Amino acid sequence: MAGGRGIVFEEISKQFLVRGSPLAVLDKVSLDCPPGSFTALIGPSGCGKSTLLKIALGLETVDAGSVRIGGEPPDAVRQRGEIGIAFQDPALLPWRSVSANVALPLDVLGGSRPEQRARIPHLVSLVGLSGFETALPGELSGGMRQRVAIARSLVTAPDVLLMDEPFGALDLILRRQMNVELQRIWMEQSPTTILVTHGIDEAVYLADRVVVLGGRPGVVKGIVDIPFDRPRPTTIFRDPAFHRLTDEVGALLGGDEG
Ligand SMILES: Nc1ncnc2c1ncn2[C@@H]1O[C@H](COP(=O)(O)OP(=O)(O)OP(=O)(O)O)[C@@H](O)[C@H]1O
Repeated sequence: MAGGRGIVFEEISKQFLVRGSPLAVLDKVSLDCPPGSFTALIGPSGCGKSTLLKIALGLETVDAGSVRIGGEPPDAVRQRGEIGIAFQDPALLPWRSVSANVALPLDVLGGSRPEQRARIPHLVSLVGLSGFETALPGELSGGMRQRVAIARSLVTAPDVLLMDEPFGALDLILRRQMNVELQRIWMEQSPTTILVTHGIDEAVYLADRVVVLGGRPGVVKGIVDIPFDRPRPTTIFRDPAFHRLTDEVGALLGGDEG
């Protein structure tokens, strides 16, 4: 199951053509995400974080370099439903119940195995939504909708989980609750995870290491290893060792992020 495949970015360079002029977005970005690891990607707006994630999904081409997931091109892995995806906009279908939204990737892929469908009640409970299986998205709060999106991203039991600011639209209290829940869910499934975030606390709390991207075009400015055992208690947010690490990430960001 999960945790079996790593993600390797090798010297990725990417530019876009913006109104006829080239815009260099990533410059020789290399990153090795070992199987079952949790990487947080942080950096100022526009440094190419989302672009790197789209490249890992096979949704964006590269000008130079390569990305491999367990040695394969990402397209093939994505098309088999082996990458879980959660973005800032939960993008639920309003006419489908919670359970039916969680099941969506299985319906899209077709030919899903019965044991995958059998996991849906467990996933709904894992994200704390037991009792809401038949509720429609319009009847849920923003945090609950985001939890449905997280459950949906896990329904294929993916080896790889790619998340782009999944809690960006939530207030700080809810966001912290979601961080705790994500840690619990991640510990159960341990997919190789990349989380794009603007939150230094969130990055240090959740990840094995925080990769700081910066510059235009974006390059890896530095990597901060996070040595804490899991599960990490929420009291860690007040721990001096935690603050030393957030300061280290902040210094690499050069005061660009908060
Ligand atoms: N399809 C596209 N066509 C042209 N330019 C693009 C395209 N996608 C992204 N860009 C540009 O590439 C740069 C990097 O964008 P990207 O979304 O990867 O940044 P980001 O680090 O994720 O930013 P943010 O933190 O604000 O989400 C930006 O200048 C953006 O305008």
